[in-house]
Amino acid sequence: MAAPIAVAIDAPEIETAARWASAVAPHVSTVKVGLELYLRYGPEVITTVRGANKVDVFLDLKLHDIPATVGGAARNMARFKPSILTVHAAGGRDMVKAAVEAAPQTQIAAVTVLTSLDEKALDEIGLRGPASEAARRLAVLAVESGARALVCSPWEVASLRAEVGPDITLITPGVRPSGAERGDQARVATPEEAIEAGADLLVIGRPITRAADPGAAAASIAAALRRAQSTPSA
Ligand SMILES: O=C(O)c1cc(=O)[nH]c(=O)n1[C@@H]1O[C@H](COP(=O)(O)O)[C@@H](O)[C@H]1O
Repeated sequence: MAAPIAVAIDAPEIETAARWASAVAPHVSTVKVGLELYLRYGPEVITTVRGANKVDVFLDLKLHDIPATVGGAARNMARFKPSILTVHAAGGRDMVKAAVEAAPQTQIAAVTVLTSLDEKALDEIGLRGPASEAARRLAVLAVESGARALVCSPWEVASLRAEVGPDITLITPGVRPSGAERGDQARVATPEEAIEAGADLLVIGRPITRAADPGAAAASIAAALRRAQSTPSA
């Protein structure tokens, strides 16, 4: 079975994205298209990445606007049948609800607190922390508004799981195999730690796409996850 990984194919060019998608597709469940590619190529990038690959396409546009605008955008994006579409929970109850109602066949995932933000950054933007508490508040708001999936850092997975229960899909970026560069991510953990904490889907970009052989990097993380999942936790 393909590993529960969404590879973030954040590339400047569609040709590179297509190459990365075919290299990783045999090993992972999902490929994630984000703003870098979508803003340049539009829906064409979804078709290209899907291509002959047996993978779900996760469309990460992090919509954040008034409810009517987000509802309209989600309705338009649902036509391309992404498995997941992201919105910012911080857009508020009515905005999340508008997205959920406009795209009933798509899983709307509400982003809680970006994994690139640390406590100092939260303080600067005026979001009452700590990050774990802000993520909890936004998660509850999003689920009460109809979202069935949440995006959070691996640090918050266990507490959000306890808060929202087993039926909500928890998606975690900020995943770094040990020794990998953290880059602009602040709240990070290894793939094994994220899965053991209870994440359903790990978003991993640069540790895979910037490896000399992205296919081999995806296969190796997928194997590590299988080992972690088959080892009973202490
Ligand atoms: O919604 C996301 O996917 C997302 C939310 C978040 O809080 N942090 C975050 O990094 N992401 C996305 O996850 C991916 C992480 O990529 P890497 O840092 O290269 O592994 C990027 O495509 C980000 O846009």
